[in-house]
Amino acid sequence: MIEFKDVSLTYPNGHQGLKNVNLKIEQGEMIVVVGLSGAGKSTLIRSINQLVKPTSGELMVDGKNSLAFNERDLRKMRTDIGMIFQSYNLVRRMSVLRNVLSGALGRTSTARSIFGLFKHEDKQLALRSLDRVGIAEKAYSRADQLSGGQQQRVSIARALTQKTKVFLADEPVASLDPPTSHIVMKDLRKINREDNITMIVNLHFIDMAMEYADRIIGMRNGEVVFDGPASEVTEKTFEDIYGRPIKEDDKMSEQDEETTENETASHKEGDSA
Ligand SMILES: Nc1ncnc2c1ncn2[C@@H]1O[C@H](COP(=O)(O)OP(=O)(O)OP(=O)(O)O)[C@@H](O)[C@H]1O
Repeated sequence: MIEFKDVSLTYPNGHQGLKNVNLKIEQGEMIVVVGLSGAGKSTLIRSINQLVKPTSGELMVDGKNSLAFNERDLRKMRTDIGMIFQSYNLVRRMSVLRNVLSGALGRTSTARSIFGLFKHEDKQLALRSLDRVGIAEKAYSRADQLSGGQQQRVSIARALTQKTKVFLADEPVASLDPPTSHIVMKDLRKINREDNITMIVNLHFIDMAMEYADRIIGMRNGEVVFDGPASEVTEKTFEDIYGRPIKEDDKMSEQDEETTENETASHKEGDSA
């Protein structure tokens, strides 16, 4: 279980990224965090594995205050938390399989990892993970030869190979077109259901949030301003969270097909550059 107890985070420039956040997150929950740009969604997600460190309060992970962890405890905690980023964070020149296997580094000795000598069971797990996200046939391709959606699925397979209890996904579909975004979100939800992995996902689009979340956390100016079951959320809830009326841009289904196709095309060009 993860619990925020009165957690605040002030950035070095004095900006308050989180203000007195109180949250309890049970193992296996599927949570989507929403809010306008700058509301503090990334700060909230990243504070869980201390990519950014809260400056006050307690952040309990399995009953221990992670803010008091030393480097060793922190490293151990991070092996239980998989990160999925908007930009995939793959090693582009390496094979897909090698990227996925990097999820097993936390339990591989330095000597073995230098020579890429991963255990047979880890290789099997990596291949199985690629199969679960539907891209087993890409195992031996170079990562940068894959489309954006495929690269994101490699990063999900990497987190699966890490054998984590929690996935933190920071805008995982922000660079993807609508159909590909749905494939990625369906993969995350399937893994959540099948493996009881806690998913905490930042999303921009309110229709995606309502479709895939069990619980929605709404943020504004560093504060949690809504926390409840997705089944109870309406457009009015989002208007309250955002503090303004809902616009077309807030829904993925309303996105201009032409724009998203162009974005995908330029994204692919960027990938192969
Ligand atoms: N390293 C930093 N130093 C100072 N301020 C920061 C830093 N990182 C983020 N902030 C500020 O903290 C606030 C919350 O940022 P955060 O990235 O968490 O928002 P967000 O809701 O994820 O936004 P977006 O949807 O645009 O990614 C913003 O006002 C941002 O400018």
